[in-house]
Amino acid sequence: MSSKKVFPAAFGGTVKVPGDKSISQRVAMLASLAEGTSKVTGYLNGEDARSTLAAMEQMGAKAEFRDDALYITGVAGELQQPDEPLSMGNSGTGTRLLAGIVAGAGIEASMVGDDSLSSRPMGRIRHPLELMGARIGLTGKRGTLPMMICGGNLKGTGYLLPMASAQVKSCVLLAGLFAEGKTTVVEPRPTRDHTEKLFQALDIPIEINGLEISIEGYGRSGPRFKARDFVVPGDFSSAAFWIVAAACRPGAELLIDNVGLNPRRTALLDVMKRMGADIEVTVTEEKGDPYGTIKVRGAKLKGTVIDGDEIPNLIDELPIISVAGALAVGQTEIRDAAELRVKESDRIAEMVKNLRLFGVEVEEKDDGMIVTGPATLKTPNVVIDSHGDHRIAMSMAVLNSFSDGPLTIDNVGCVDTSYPEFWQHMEQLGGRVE
Ligand SMILES: O=C(O)C1=C[C@@H](OP(=O)(O)O)[C@@H](O)[C@H](O)C1
Ligand SMILES: C=C(OP(=O)(O)O)C(=O)O
Repeated sequence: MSSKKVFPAAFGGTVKVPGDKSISQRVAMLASLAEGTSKVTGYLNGEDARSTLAAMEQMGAKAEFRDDALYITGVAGELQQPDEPLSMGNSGTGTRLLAGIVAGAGIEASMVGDDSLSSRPMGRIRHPLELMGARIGLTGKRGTLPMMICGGNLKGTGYLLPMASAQVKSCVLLAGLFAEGKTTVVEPRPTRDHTEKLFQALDIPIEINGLEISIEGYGRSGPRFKARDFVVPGDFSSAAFWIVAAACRPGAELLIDNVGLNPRRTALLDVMKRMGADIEVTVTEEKGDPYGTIKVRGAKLKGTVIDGDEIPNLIDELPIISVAGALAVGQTEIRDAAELRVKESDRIAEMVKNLRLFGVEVEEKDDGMIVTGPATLKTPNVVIDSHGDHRIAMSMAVLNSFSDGPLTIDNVGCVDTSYPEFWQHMEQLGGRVE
């Protein structure tokens, strides 16, 4: 098991984070379904994006990395049945979105994952896919992987999402590509819309009316759309660690280059501004999924409330936001975020436990937590375990930069799922890592 020792440090300078994980995986799936070859620049070289791409190759797509770009040649709507189970590693996004495609494609496939992924709920995609006519077997203990999918001949449906989840929304829309007739999903709150934006870029017939999204299916012969070139911007969720690290330190200055700025992903910036940080955003590309630069100047922050519609638009940033809460003056309250309990780990329980080890006052709630700051952080004399959750590992590394001694974090291999360059970037920005 790999570990890292991180030391207190002030971070500053310029950083370019690796490609967006959500967009990379969607591009891998859609380029693999297209007719022709797509050139993809900025594809994330992380484990989640690699396992999704490998699964598409198992079903007939061809992928090649050449001259800093990824070239994907698609199957023109006709996926091949894989000989082996699709090995989805740690990726909830890969598993849930691909389940929609496999169910639509009329092939049989099984999906397996690592221990963390094998504990995450999959009933949430089984239900709508079965309504559309697929058969889904979940042979794990409680509606979990391994999953067996037997699809084909899907019928369009109307589906009211029981939770705000871009993964479930995208799963249904991707299955809807192959269905007879129209598929409509209605979201309880707006979630990231990368799937919709990519459908639009590929001229796939999609209609968006507020929280209601419809797609006219291509039917059992499978979707027909042409390959195109894609540019994947840097991952805002990876940038979030440096944004918080700089925002919480008065005098710190940090610039993040070429990072995704989709408004359904960047609610952290609103939170940081409300807490008192000085943040300047420059959009350099507005079309499709926008991107640009973010400049952060640190300040003494004050607590805030984060709940309601804001939650899905910063869901993966909540562990690092709880770190900001520990450093800010007063209470930071996170509510309506029960979904955090079914991520790569129970992120509420893990962050509450870890913050308390550093002497932070924090109250656990079913759907979030209340953190009272500012804490004088004391590095505990214990090793912290990430429990296989990349966002917990990176949040703890940033938290310890504000503390008083070195911290060892165990089980940090998971960081490679989304941000393999994280430790190197930490050193580049002034940190010390052993
Ligand atoms: O659609 C996506 O790419 C994602 C959606 C979110 O999950 P949920 O849909 O489960 O909220 C998020 O937490 C995950 O990291 C990526
Ligand atoms: C929850 C996450 O990813 P996924 O659901 O794709 O495993 C994440 O990256 O924080």
